Amino acid sequence: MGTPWDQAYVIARDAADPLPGRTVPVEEALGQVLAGPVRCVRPVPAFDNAAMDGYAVAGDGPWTVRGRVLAGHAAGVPLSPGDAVEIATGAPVPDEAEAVLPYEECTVTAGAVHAARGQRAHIRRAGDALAAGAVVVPAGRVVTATVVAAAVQAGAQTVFTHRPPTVSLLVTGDEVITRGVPGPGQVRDSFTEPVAAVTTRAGGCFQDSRHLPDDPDRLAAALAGSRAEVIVVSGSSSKGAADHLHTLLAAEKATWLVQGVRCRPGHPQGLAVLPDGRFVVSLPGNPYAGLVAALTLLEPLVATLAGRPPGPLPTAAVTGRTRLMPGGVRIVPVTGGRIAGPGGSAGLHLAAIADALAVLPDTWTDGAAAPLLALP
Ligand SMILES: Nc1nc2c(c(=O)[nH]1)N[C@H]1C(S)=C(S)[C@@H](COP(=O)(O)OP(=O)(O)OC[C@H]3O[C@@H](n4cnc5c(N)ncnc54)[C@H](O)[C@@H]3O)O[C@H]1N2
Ligand code: MOO
Repeated sequence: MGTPWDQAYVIARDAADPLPGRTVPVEEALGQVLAGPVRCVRPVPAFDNAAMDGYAVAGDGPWTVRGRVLAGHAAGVPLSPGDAVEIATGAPVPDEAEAVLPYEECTVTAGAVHAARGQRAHIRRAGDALAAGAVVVPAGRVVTATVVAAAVQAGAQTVFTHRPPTVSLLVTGDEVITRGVPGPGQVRDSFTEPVAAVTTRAGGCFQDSRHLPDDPDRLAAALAGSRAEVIVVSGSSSKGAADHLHTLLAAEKATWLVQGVRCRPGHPQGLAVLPDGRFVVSLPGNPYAGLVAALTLLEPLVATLAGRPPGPLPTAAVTGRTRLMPGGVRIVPVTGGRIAGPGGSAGLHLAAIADALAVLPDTWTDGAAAPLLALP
């Protein structure tokens, strides 16, 4: 029963278009995806400058030293043939200078520089690295710290990025507490941190985590009131007397894109879209199963909305033994390519020390390659 795991992943990835682009200050764009290229506003470098500390010279030597130019200061006196200025790396070279002679190649006696001119001029000309108008970083790239640095170097104050999708988590369960040590029959919420981390990693904006009792009216009000583009609901995914999500989504005329996935654990997970376009990702309450579901449905959905649909998953050889799921996949924590243990659907301890989760089809044999999901 349910959608094959690899299809479910692709359905979530293809469920939406990236959110529209808008212009934001470059410093605020970290982690967002470029919806248009960053263009060079100001050539790089912006002015002719010295590539070495030494003397900028005009004509043939020996050269008479006429002054000194430091970085951040004007180029100073015009040079005639036979003139030099002492110059610092990054300082603007006088227009007439033909070369910068590094200190190491010069001897200075009585205010005159003596050196043999080498092949290299040691002058970085304006636009040598990048001309004004050139593409600094193409559309589709994630704005990393290096992208920010390259953009500001090229004079860009703003960038055009996809708006990051907003994600809100509704943690359901009378037995769930969000702080402190659980009392009898209680469990401590294990969803907020992984869901927030998966959202951020995929390029989304995690807004909040709200705890709700197993009350259909409270869940209905929270679903109706949420303005997030993606609402994640933990628990309430199954068929128990306190599991209200499916009934509520039917009443709201939501459309299921994925309703159950052929995997263990995590089979009761789902992805639905409300008539107004908001997505609902349903995570099974068992914490390891919920983590599997967050990586199966939430991450590809958020990544696509953010403008960075995931490519094929990496694969690696997986060794060890486990019980496979006939007609579906078994998803197990692996450490150094080895299955970390028998696992289960609740405990997170093996995932906590694993490198990744491996997705094992029912045809998998010890040592065969399998797709890997990165852990948050
Ligand atoms: N008749 C059936 N019963 C169940 C089925 C089924 O197919 N038929 N599937 C089982 C599987 S598999 C799973 S997984 C769970 C999913 O149940 P729910 O999503 O409705 O979740 P709950 O029943 O509320 O809780 C299950 C389990 O997880 C604990 N939990 C819940 N939320 C949290 C949280 N935020 N942090 C930590 N732990 C949490 C909860 O206390 C329960 O122990 O259904 C099976 N049943
Ligand atoms: O899908 Mo359940 O997730 O096996 O505990």
